[in-house]
Amino acid sequence: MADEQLPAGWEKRLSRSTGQYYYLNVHTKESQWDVPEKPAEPATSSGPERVQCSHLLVKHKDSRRPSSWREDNISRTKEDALELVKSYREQIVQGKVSFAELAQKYSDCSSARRGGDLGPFNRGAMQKPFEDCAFSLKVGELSDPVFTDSGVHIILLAA
Ligand SMILES: O=C(CCc1ccccc1)N[C@H](Cc1nc2ccccc2[nH]1)C(=O)O
Repeated sequence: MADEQLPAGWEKRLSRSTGQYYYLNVHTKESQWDVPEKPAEPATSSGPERVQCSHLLVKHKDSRRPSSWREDNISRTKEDALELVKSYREQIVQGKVSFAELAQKYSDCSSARRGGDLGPFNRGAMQKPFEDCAFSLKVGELSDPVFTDSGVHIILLAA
């Protein structure tokens, strides 16, 4: 669909992290990869229904499943996991490395193979602390460390 035919309320944007175009609802600031086929929904007070984000997870010995594609038996402490996540966050914020590159190398979640991308999800799909943070972020915003039963995460809301 050529740009000029976009339904009202949408803007076509280029994602820096993937080099792909996405579509931004100018009212709600929600973004989506699919070409919109109807006018953008106005902002509602309850916020977005669905978000798409990437995350980098560092597990620890008390994680729900202290094992991952990286390490069969994860024995680091929760404190050490937090220190690692903070150091990764700092490198990303300083622009030294991309989120996707660090997630691909260091995330203890199977989404690491996709640079941490979890795809779109609605409320109710993820552990509550993760969900609450993901639904509170602005497009392109990188969260502070988030603790779930899986371990310590940083979350990036998809641009
Ligand atoms: O649950 C999964 C798979 C998540 C996923 C969703 C959609 C696409 C790809 C992966 N992996 C867990 C680690 C984990 N725990 C999480 C908690 C919240 C969000 C993502 C998470 N990832 C694990 O491996 O123990």
